[in-house]
Amino acid sequence: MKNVLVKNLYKSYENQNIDRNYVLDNINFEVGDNEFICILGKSGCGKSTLLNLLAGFIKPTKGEIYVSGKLVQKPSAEIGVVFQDHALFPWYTVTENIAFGPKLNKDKNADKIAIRLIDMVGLNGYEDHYPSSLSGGMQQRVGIARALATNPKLLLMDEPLGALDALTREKMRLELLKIWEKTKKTIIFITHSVSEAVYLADRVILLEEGKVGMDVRIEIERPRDTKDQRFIDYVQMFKDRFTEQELLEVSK
Ligand SMILES: Nc1ncnc2c1ncn2[C@@H]1O[C@H](COP(=O)(O)OP(=O)(O)OP(=O)(O)O)[C@@H](O)[C@H]1O
Repeated sequence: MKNVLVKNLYKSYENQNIDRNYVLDNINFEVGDNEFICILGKSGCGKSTLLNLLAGFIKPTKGEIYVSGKLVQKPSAEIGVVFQDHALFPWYTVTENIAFGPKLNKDKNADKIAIRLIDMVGLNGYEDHYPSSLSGGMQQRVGIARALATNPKLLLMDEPLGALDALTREKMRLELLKIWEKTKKTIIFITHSVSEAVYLADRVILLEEGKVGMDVRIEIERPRDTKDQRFIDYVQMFKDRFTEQELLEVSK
């Protein structure tokens, strides 16, 4: 089943300072139910713009986005978003942060949902902690649990692991795959790391100067071994699309 449809999508900003007409220039792709998609690209190629459009935070210049058959026109509880900087409420505990969305929806089971998600993301024992007393990795788990709490059909993630140290980042990749397998959500995950994209995704969509440069299915079973020759070949195939200077950014 198709979950996301992006059709003839264009975006330009009033004060954009780039030498192309559109920040996003005729983007087309579909995402199936339960698919894990990584959007890969160098800085400035339009990744965050695409995510903001998918989330309904901004409007396209031309074209349409459908999620579960519905035209995206504004943010909705059906689309969960996880940001790099967590955007947690500092004055709320872990439980209160996660229960916030369901409570807003007047869901009587809000606390039960929070307890179940705390268990799923492995934060048992931290229910009453405030975000400031948690590590970056733990805060990101809260961010993921909070985005899942309203049971969205689509989970959007904007460089969610970008602010973590290398070791925590690797651990969180594994955790994220486990959460995805348990919840069977459709995920669109933005990254500028080639190896992260090849490690996580069913399909990698490479954005180049506001266009879809490549749309490639990663045919390696999980868990993936970064030393597997097939893994190395996929990584090389994407890296070949970047200049020496750009490689410094996408190799992280
Ligand atoms: N609100 C805005 N007004 C004007 N120009 C913008 C605005 N938002 C983004 N842009 C421009 O659009 C282009 C794409 O930006 P975007 O943030 O989508 O790229 P990105 O691939 O996410 O980059 P990064 O990885 O650095 O975050 C950039 O040239 C940026 O300067």
